[in-house]
Amino acid sequence: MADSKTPDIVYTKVDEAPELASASLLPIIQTFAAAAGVSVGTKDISLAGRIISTFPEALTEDQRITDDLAVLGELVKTPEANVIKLPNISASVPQLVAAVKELQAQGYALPDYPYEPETEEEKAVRAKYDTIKGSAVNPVLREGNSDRRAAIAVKKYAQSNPHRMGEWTADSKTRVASMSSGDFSSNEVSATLDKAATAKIVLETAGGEIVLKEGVSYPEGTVVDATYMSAKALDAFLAEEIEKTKEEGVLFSLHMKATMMKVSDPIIFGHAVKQWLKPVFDKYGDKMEELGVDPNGGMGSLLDKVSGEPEIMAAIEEVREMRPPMYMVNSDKGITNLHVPSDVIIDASMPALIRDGGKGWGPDNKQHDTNCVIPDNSYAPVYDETIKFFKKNGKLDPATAGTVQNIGLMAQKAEEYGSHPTTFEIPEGGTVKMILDDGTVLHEHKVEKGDIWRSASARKAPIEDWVNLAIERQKAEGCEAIFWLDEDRAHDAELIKYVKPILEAKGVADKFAIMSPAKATVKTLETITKGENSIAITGNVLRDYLTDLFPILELATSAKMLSIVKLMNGGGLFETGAGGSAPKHVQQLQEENHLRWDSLGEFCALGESLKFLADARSNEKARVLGEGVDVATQGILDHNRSPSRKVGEPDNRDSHYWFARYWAEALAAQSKDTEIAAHFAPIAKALAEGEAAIVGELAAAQGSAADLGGYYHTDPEKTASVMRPSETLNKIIG
Ligand SMILES: NC(=O)C1=CN([C@@H]2O[C@H](COP(=O)(O)OP(=O)(O)OC[C@H]3O[C@@H](n4cnc5c(N)ncnc54)[C@H](OP(=O)(O)O)[C@@H]3O)[C@@H](O)[C@H]2O)C=CC1
Ligand SMILES: O=C(O)CCC(=O)C(=O)O
Ligand SMILES: [Mg+2]
Repeated sequence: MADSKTPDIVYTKVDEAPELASASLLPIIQTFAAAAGVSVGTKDISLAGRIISTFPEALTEDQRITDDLAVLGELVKTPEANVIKLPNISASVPQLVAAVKELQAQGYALPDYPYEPETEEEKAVRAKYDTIKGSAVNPVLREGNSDRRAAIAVKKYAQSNPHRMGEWTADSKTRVASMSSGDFSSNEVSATLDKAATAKIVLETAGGEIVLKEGVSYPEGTVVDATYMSAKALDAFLAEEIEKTKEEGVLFSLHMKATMMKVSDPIIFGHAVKQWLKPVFDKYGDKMEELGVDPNGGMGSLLDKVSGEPEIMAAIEEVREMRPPMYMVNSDKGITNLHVPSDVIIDASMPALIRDGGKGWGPDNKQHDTNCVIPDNSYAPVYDETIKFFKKNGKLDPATAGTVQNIGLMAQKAEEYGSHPTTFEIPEGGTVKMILDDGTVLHEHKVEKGDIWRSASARKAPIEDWVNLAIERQKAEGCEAIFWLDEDRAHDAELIKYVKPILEAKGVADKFAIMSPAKATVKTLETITKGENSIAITGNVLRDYLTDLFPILELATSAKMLSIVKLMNGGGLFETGAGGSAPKHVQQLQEENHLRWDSLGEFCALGESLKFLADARSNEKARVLGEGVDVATQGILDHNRSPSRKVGEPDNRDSHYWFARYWAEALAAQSKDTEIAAHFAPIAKALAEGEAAIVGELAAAQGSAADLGGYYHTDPEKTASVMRPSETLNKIIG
């Protein structure tokens, strides 16, 4: 049971742009929901909140806060759960360290992040910080599988207002490079457990056995994989691609998911930093280690650490001159792809590059063809095929393209995204064995020092739930539906053993195809090019990748997606959009007080959450409110009330005014509930009469720098005054 203090709807407190948007939108939601007796409260899952709640012993009584993530982690396992989840930061080490510094400066006596913990105390601090790092929130809350799609109104809007797409030409030199051997894809083995088991993972070396992990327990029917990436193969591949990029005269770029793959991918990123600066590491490696350089943290912190060493700085400059130009995150500020591991995140970065006709930004602040290096070949073929498709057929036309929905296997830390506790950088050569409690050696690999070994798993109940969710969705849509599974891949072959019998038992096998990700990509692109729709039924990683890729091509952004997590124990988790927390938007707000964040994802999630509440609690007033949200969202689209990108034009705050107004008007106009209609009629009237004043007050706020009192831990009052600058609107909302 949820505790008695849990509000009817939990709206998460997060970071960056969506949190700023909440400062304006949440008061509107709370006021409106109260009219249906629905309470909307917050739980703090922000990076700063997570840090503060993890170190109570270091803080004063009034600085301490509860561990809301733990509370939510329990709530999502109950049928009462109704959570609106906004995107939060999945912190890389540089982001975590920056957040700790900011909090320390605000008077929080937090321990420094120990880069190389030595004492027991430092190790304990580091272990605590490690729980906050990377994608530490989503896997806890996602106790269900994923259903992401564009609402019909949103798709129709995109078709009648198509966004600009970059041109694709047959002679584009943009391509995807990925490893042909020695990677996770080539080394994967997989097995389904016929009984519950507990495993230990050991490394047998010449000097004896090293226990990497013990007591990993799996229920019966779990699909357990193991694989590794060879460090030598990775280095050879990176060195070769750096050279090839130079010969081809394109930009070098590296795309990975250091946030969700928080153990493996920062290490791979570190290999890229070391290969890029190889001559420098060869000559000054020991000195740099003494200076505390951590290549996995990126070039930004590396440069900071060596800035007082003119010889090393000169060597770095020399290497830069012989390297190809690099793909830039911000060419004005000299921030490259290798600056921090969290700037270029594959799910968003690859689609944006593809939308722009295969062009990335170079150091000269111009767009160029790009070599997109994606070391592991498991999912790289999706981008490779997409790029080849557009080179051959030209860009997609958003005015006529059909849509791709996604049903993603996600629950209970499914697959690679749940693998960080069982991922290891191998300390010395030997054999890794995964041994079950009955003595069975489930998997084994010969490995060398530095290889990255990992085991991922997917449980039976979530797999079955996922297949059933796919069947329901296909029935509702009646369109093409493809399981993106490769019968020649070890893990996928095990999943197919679950999928086929369920489809057959339900008599729907003829409605579904099963295709490798490469083939499914081509088929799906052909389908949407014809204006037809497709459902991509995928594992967890492709859930993430495809729910940015197709929305970014079809709608320009994944922020407008409907993103529902049907919790396996009956509750509802409504994610807002399919994208992230848009750091660039915060920068713009701080510089010129314009927030271009689009809250359409929040609007879509709110409508679903209220209707879910109506069903779960038989609250018909909540249904009326939810239906009103749908009308308001339609109004935002019909009247082009979404935020503009440029200062001086309507922004996020204006869109919230219009949302409130359309919502109030819809509630006043409906006849299902006369009490609600009577309550909202004067509010609708006041909002309409106040239009000129409100729009004027919002416009007047823009143009100069805005002070939020922090970045990771903003000052609530300062934020409210920035985000709610219209006195007229504030009076009406109360
Ligand atoms: N569910 C979650 O909790 C997720 C969290 N993240 C986290 O978010 C952070 C940033 O990730 P990143 O990969 O850069 O992806 P983002 O989705 O935050 O940003 C990519 C770009 O997408 C556009 N965009 C995204 N959301 C909106 C919106 N609501 N309105 C308008 N435009 C939008 C912006 O483009 P433009 O700049 O052109 O306006 C933005 O710069 C990271 O810390 C990451 O870990 C990422 C994905 C999901
Ligand atoms: O949890 C994260 O770090 C990112 C999640 C994400 O990108 C997604 O779910 O689409
Ligand atoms: Mg994503």
